[in-house]
Amino acid sequence: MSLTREERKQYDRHILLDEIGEKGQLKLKKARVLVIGAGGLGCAILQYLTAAGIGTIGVIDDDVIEQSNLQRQILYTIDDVGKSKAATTIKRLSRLNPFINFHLFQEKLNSKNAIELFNDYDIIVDGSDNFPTRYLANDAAVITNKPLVYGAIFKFEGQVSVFNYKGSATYRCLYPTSPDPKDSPNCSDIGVLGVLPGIIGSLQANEVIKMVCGIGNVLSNQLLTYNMLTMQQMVLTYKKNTSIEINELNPDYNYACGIKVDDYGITKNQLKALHENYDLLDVRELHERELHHIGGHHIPLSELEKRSSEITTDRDLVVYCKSGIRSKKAVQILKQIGFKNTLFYLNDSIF
Ligand SMILES: Nc1ncnc2c1ncn2[C@@H]1O[C@H](COP(=O)(O)OP(=O)(O)OP(=O)(O)O)[C@@H](O)[C@H]1O
Repeated sequence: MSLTREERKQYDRHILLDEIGEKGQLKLKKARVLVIGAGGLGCAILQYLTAAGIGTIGVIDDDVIEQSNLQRQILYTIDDVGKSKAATTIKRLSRLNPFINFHLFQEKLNSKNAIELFNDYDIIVDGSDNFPTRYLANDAAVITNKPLVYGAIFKFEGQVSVFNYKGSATYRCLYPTSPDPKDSPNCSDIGVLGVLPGIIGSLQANEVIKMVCGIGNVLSNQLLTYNMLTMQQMVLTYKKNTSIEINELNPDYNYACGIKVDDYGITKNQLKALHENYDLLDVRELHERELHHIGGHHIPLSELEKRSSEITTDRDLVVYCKSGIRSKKAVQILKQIGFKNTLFYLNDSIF
């Protein structure tokens, strides 16, 4: 394998670097990298890996673009709302760099597909936003013996690390158990500074480039934390826990992380199956409802207890919010108050 004339032109500023040169650029061309998630982190990771000339890039994400993603998911435009993230990413990035071979996976990474997928790549990069996927990616990376580049963001703070690099510590060494789901809200419930995933995702791409070219120090056994408000960075060291053994995947990472999909959580599709034989309750804030709603009565979660008498239904009640967290809480509150009708909450996005 060699670089074509056009590729040499495209990557000239890399080739000029003694640390990369034509040899390093060829390594980048030969590299195969899988990116989980094409959201906030994924957009930055994918943009820089594509620009850097990673020869084969897999993108796995089953989600569609929402207008509220545009504040940070910079590969997308307003015309893309409703379209597949993974497919749109690849379409856009093929224009940035026509020399890349993209693999499209419009599905969720899960216990059934992870091992086969990971086997086909050299490095895995996690741009997902949830604990079940992080533990799944970690375990699959250990089983398939691939380095995993981790990134996570929360409001104004981010973290980066590289797991399982030449036998280094893994996510389970750093975080042996997942937090209680009620203590780990996501961006759609608490917000996130738009620039943050751009920075953390770029740092993740940087780790990939270093590993492929064999330059610099890889962030293995180290966790970099970044605070956007104070601009303080720290690099914390952690050790491999040799007592942790990972030999097979857990069949249900949601359950393992305490996310119990009980009878009362339903999806948008299951809602359709109720054939409108229910009343709806929206527990989001007024400004969210004004932007978009799917009907029903409106009581923000914070006012639910004192205004519960407004809910006079004796039909089934389906409660909804943005992502299922507030509506789940609302169902618990209504049960405690003594509501006897069947209560459901919508556990996926209403958009
Ligand atoms: N198991 C998984 N397999 C594939 N993609 C995943 C998986 N888990 C999460 N993702 C994807 O990772 C991305 C994370 O993006 P981000 O953190 O910006 O959140 P979002 O879901 O796009 O936005 P918001 O939380 O504001 O609605 C999403 O596109 C999501 O679909």
